[in-house]
Amino acid sequence: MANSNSSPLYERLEHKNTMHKVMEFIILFLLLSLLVYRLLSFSNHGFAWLVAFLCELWFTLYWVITISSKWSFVEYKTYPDRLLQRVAEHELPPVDMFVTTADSELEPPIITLNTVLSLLAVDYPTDKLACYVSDDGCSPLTFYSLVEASKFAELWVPFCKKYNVQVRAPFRYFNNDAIPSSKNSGEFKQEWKTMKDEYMKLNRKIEDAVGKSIPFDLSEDFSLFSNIERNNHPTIIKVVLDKEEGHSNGLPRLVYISREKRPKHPHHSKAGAMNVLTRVSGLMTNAPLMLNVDCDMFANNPSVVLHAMCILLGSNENQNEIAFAQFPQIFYDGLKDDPFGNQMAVIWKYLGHGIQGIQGVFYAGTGCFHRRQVIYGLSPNNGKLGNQELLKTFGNSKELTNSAADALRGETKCPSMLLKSIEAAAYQVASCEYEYGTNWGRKVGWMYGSTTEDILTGLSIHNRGWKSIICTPDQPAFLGCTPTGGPASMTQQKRWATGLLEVLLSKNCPIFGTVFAHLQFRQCLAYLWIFTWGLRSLPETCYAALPAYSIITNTHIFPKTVSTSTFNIGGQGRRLGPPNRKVRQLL
Ligand SMILES: O=c1ccn([C@@H]2O[C@H](COP(=O)(O)OP(=O)(O)O[C@H]3O[C@H](CO)[C@@H](O)[C@H](O)[C@H]3O)[C@@H](O)[C@H]2O)c(=O)[nH]1
Ligand SMILES: [Mn+2]
Repeated sequence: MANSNSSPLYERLEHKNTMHKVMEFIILFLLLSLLVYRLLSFSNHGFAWLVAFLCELWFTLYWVITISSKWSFVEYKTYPDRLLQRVAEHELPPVDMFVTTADSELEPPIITLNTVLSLLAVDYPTDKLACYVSDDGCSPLTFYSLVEASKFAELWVPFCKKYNVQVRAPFRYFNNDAIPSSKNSGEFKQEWKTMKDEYMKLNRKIEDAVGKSIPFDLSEDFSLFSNIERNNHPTIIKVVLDKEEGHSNGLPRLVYISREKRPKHPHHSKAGAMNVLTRVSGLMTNAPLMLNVDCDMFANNPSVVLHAMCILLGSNENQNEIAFAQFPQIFYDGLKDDPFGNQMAVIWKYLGHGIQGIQGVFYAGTGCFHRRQVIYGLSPNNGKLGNQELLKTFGNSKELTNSAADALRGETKCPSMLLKSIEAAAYQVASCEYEYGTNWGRKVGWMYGSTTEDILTGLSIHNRGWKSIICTPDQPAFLGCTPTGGPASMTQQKRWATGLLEVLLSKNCPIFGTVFAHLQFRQCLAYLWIFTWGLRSLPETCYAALPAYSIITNTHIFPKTVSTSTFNIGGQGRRLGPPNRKVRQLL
């Protein structure tokens, strides 16, 4: 048996997919033949023929980019057991976990708190974990839910660990009324029932609080939320669970942050929130690794951090080139056969693993572990920043520049959260004026300039020459919700399409990344594939409209042979146009 100390923490499996490739080339050949045929018979046809040619030219180019992006299919298999045998618990690196929420009506706090609970309960040393929740809605309800969740966590986390519960978001775990049959000891049954009752109580408390204007005692903490407007309020930072206070009972730290917002200052949506989380966590825990999830995406696999560590600690020579480990976005309760394509199965399964053989998967905004150094603008084999440069880059907080310098040097000093100076500095870096004159959103942190800040941030990382890895454990790492069709789906897709086009038509266009930076050519093609995703609708709509146009204008866009069999009724069998007089009589 192989010694697990020398066995790699992950394996890179290359798939040849020969049959797929043959099929893809046959399709390419057919597309090219069609283009040649169109060109050769151009002189005999008019406008419809030209439009058909242009659409097919686009489809062919798109197909070439698709083949290139899917070509080098690579899969990574991770071995958390080996990691635990090789690295002592106290040597594992700390991880800061970020959860973003923005609207307590659209994103119900019960969902957010389930995500937080699932993260607090992951299998990883709790003193190495800190969870930061950003609330862009500045909602007392969200804060209240977190406080209540932190009390429930004191029961829930030990229960999950004791019985090795696999799904640690209680709303999913208790989805089914039946007690899991595999563990039916009397003690387990008893504790399961207690836990379910406690969760139901928590649920009811949150439900009772929803819709009440002032649902809480105006105790000191909640009074901060009185008389504030969502888009016009000072920063609120509250440490909900902390080691030093002695009531955390072996739980990770938990911090609530609602950054300052003022109508005259741009807030940069999620990217702005992520940058505030990065800075505040930099002051409080400064973990070298950062996980971020949307509030509606819970950890579905308790070993998720260990899986990510296998990739990021790695054992291969090039592990230092890996900037982030991305887990696929998978959604629960989807429609059967996914008729609207919400699960994005093609993107994740084929494209995601395909570009893995180039520079690596795109950053998808959620379910991703980043190295703090990379987010701080480091390039592989980068030089060091001077003090002046640090100030210009990270802003005027001395505490933050010091902690950023530590992070860039690869040192992790974990300051105590309760220090008053740190609290003051945290308020400073969360203020809406802090970023002026700094590189936040331009060279460091989450990038500004697109509503799809995720893909833009990932691109800026790949531009610097970093690689990334898609990690797909058998039990999906994260599960989220997604609109299942209808207007909500369309609004979301319109936002994505707009955001992607914003990047394509800006100075961040990946073509510049290939010419002037370190983005590999085929990785650039893969980015073009995704950035032109919204544009695809134009040729597709035109092409779909062409048969109707041909019928109306009595032209045709397909070879004559098709019409012979279809329209022989009139005896002419010449073209695919409106039925002639004889046919009309017959009809
Ligand atoms: O001003 C804002 C707006 C949004 N969010 C949060 O950002 C996340 C994503 O926003 P959402 O409106 O849910 O967008 P989706 O289209 O569902 O999200 C996908 O697309 C986004 C943009 O590409 C990515 O950031 C997400 O990670 C990805 O899941 C959610 O947690 C929000 O709470 C904020 O924190 N502040
Ligand atoms: Mn969402």
